Amino acid sequence: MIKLIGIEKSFNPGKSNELHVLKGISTEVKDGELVAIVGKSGAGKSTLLHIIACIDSYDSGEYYIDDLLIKNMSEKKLANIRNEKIGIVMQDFSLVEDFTVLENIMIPLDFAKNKRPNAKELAKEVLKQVNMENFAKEKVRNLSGGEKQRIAIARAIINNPSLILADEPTGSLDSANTEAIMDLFFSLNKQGKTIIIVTHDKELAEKCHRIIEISDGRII
Ligand SMILES: Nc1ncnc2c1ncn2[C@@H]1O[C@H](COP(=O)(O)OP(=O)(O)OP(=O)(O)O)[C@@H](O)[C@H]1O
Repeated sequence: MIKLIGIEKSFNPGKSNELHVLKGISTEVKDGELVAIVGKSGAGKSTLLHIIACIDSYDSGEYYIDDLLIKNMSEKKLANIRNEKIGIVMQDFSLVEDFTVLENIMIPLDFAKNKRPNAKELAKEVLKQVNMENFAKEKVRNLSGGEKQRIAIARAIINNPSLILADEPTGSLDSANTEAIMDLFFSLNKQGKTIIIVTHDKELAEKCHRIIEISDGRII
């Protein structure tokens, strides 16, 4: 479960261009929930997701993952938490274009504390889950957007995280690919993963269990 209590975040604090982006965000997401975060451009959705992902810090409030307070932690500790508990999928895929599909998927395994002897087998297994088993040796740069997003999802789940976070994962995809990627998220959710998706797509948000709407840094 994740729990946010009164989360505040400003960029450029104390400067003339200070921007108070999150103004007291409090919510809980239970294990196994599928939640959409929606709101206008600039509302603070990505900022909130980055805090949940332990990529960005917050100024005040409290953020817990499974009763662990994520506050004032070293970058090393945060990296470990990300690696063990969280899978992240971005709109622009964030893949290494010159690496093969298999090499991309195996990147998180290199950072994992417990090295797996069967890394390649595991990567192939995960590729199967996203219906991309025939693309293992292909360079990522040769793939379509929909295929790249499948690979990004495969990379996000290879360490078997309980929490999957996605920032506009279908933002650059056509409607057929959007549906396929969403089906993949629904199936991961049915397997028990907690999933939080930032999206502009109303139709997609309505298929989630719950919608959190952010407006001007607050949940409405
Ligand atoms: N690193 C940063 N430094 C300064 N300002 C930032 C930074 N990151 C985001 N902002 C600003 O904070 C505000 C909220 O940004 P955020 O990306 O969270 O919005 P969003 O709701 O995700 O918008 P969008 O839907 O357009 O992606 C915006 O005005 C943005 O310009």
